[in-house]
Amino acid sequence: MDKIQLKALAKINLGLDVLRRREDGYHEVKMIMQTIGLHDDLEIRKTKTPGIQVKTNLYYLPTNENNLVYKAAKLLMDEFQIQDGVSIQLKKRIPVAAGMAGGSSDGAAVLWGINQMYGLGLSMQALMERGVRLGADVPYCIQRGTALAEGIGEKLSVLPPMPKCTILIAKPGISVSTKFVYENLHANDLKPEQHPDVDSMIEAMRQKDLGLLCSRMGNVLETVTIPAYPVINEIKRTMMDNGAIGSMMSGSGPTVFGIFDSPAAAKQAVKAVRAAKLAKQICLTTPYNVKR
Ligand SMILES: C[C@](O)(CO)[C@H](O)COP(=O)(O)OP(=O)(O)OC[C@H]1O[C@@H](n2ccc(N)nc2=O)[C@H](O)[C@@H]1O
Ligand SMILES: Nc1ncnc2c1ncn2[C@@H]1O[C@H](COP(=O)(O)OP(=O)(O)OP(=O)(O)O)[C@@H](O)[C@H]1O
Repeated sequence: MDKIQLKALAKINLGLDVLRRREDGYHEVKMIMQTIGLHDDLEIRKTKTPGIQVKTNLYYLPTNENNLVYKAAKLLMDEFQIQDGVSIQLKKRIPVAAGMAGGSSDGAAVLWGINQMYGLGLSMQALMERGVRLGADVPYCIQRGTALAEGIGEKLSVLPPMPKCTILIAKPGISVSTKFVYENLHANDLKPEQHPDVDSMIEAMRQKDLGLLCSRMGNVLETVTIPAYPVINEIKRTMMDNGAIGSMMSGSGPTVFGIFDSPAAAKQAVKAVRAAKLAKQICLTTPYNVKR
């Protein structure tokens, strides 16, 4: 196999709680992750010239070792002493620095792709163990689907698939650093009522009750990102005023998602969010469920 084409899917966090800050600065989390249809496109090709070449449609993204696709390719090529070169073409669609694991999913796709192309024979578990070295969200981006993520995000349990719905994604024209948000959370000083009830969300997922699930959604990182960027609340409000069953910030933000029970309802809300001029990137998508 000389080339492979891959889709790197984005995620949203339906629930995000932070339990405590660890000594090493990382945080112990309890999150409900959901893969969505929105994706980047990647193509990996073998080249005669050694080394890793990255090309992307976004001029401001790094194409050197700071790009997660580069890091992912290097990790496996070093370990398995792959002498060929590879060229990676990355077409970004997932908003950048948005709380949607765009870079992590690109890195996950490259780990998966190199494993296939070179017949390395690594299991999904073995890829996930390597993935966590690239970022806390990478193992989940390899597993995909609906999952409970614990530890720093790498301890994963499969959950029942999210009920059918339409998801509206809206990212305001600001970028948020994940590091900034975690550093400003002061996780060990949170009041009990600031923690979302992730267990009751899991119960709602088991009951396949979309309304109940939406009513229980919560993201503790909103306590940091929303005061810094109040536009997030305005987008949430616009979605709720225009038919969303639930609306929340994804990950560390600033992307807001809204859950709708029909494509028609979601399309109405798209018009309202556009008219309010609150978001730079807007798209409609659906949950992506993995057949297991
Ligand atoms: C906000 C989420 O996207 C929710 O899914 C993730 O928790 C972040 O995952 P990620 O971007 O893959 O995280 P990394 O690239 O490993 O780390 C980015 C920054 O977030 C902080 N970080 C990340 C994950 C975690 N459990 N605790 C943290 O404190 C790290 O200290 C680091 O400064
Ligand atoms: N393949 C990539 N795609 C996007 N950004 C990348 C990539 N590789 C490295 N980066 C760098 O990482 C930064 C954050 O990227 P990303 O879009 O993954 O953030 P995020 O959506 O906040 O991720 P998460 O939800 O995992 O916190 C960008 O500012 C960019 O410079």
